[in-house]
Amino acid sequence: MGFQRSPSSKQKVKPISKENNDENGGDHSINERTTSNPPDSVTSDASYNSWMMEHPSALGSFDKMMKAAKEKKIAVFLNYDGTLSPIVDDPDRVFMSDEMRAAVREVAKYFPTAIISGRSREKVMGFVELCNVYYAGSHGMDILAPPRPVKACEGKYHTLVPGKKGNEVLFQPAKKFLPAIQEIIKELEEETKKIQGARIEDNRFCISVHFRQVREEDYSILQEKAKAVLRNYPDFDLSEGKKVMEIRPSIEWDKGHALEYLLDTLGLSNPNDVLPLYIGDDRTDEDAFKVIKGRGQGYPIIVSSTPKETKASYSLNDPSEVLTFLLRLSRWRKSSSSSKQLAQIWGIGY
Ligand SMILES: O=P(O)(O)OC[C@H]1O[C@H](O[C@H]2O[C@H](CO)[C@@H](O)[C@H](O)[C@H]2O)[C@H](O)[C@@H](O)[C@@H]1O
Repeated sequence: MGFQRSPSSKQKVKPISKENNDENGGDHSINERTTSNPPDSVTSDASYNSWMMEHPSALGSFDKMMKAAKEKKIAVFLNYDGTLSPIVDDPDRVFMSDEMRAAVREVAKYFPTAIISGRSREKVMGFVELCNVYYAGSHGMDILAPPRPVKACEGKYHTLVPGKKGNEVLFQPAKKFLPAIQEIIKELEEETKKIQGARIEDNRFCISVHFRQVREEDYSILQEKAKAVLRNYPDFDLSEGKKVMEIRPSIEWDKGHALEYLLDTLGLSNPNDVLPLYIGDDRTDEDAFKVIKGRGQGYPIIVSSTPKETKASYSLNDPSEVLTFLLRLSRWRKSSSSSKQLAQIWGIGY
């Protein structure tokens, strides 16, 4: 049994234009909002305000959120790019600030914490450099987690590896696609080498085709080239992120499945008892927001400074607000019970 993605859940890629590919997934940037003509700015301020009513600030709602969490276990899931680090031009020069790293380390002392990213697991581990968090790379297709009883259908995707806290399990449901992924990367590099600024990123079980540094008039050429390469690889899907096209094996596995998998392996699958808190900024994070919504308990939080279609219940403006939120979260836990008690509850000894 595999994880074949149903055709209906495949995402369609619209032609790339500035409008559907800016930082905020197609909405006006904050600068456009503040510098546009009065009527436009009034309209967009009004739409921002009404969006904020539907997705209130997680900082403003913090006390209310934590009141509901008092008797529950919180598990924290964090996306990387655009959440723990700001979006920058060069995808290889994305660094997490020391302050952010310290805040995540502190949160992970009190709550089981995982980073879920579209990057390769190794790369995101290299950026985050923390050993008290779990990592899921390649949009959740590469998870390093504690071992758990394996369901028969999943057995073939597991590899037992020695870890710092004993054995850990690598869960990699897209392993069989690795040779094809390498072929696609080669073809994409060849086909796009003449497009100035285009960049192919190997994310191990998926591929990113970046166009942040491509001239706008070349966007559609790049998109056509990527689509043409993929015509020979029907088992792969193309979707859009922030000035990036993401190519993934078409299996039924995304960040939402990764969140469920991690909750399960951490013994936190009971929705009545556990509140998953997921902070993310991109379209692929919506799969995790959807899972949390489906559980009926938990906090899906979107990072966005402009209104956008989302399943998240709360919002944070940018990574600096994420930092403030994480600091408040660990401070809240520290003040509500002693760390020693919590370490005993979670069986963690940091
Ligand atoms: O799931 P994520 O951790 O959010 O990864 C999604 C993509 O993030 C990276 O690209 C984005 O950030 C870059 C650096 O700020 C930026 O240059 C790029 O335009 C953004 O799309 C990463 O490089 C991609 O591989 C991930 O798919």
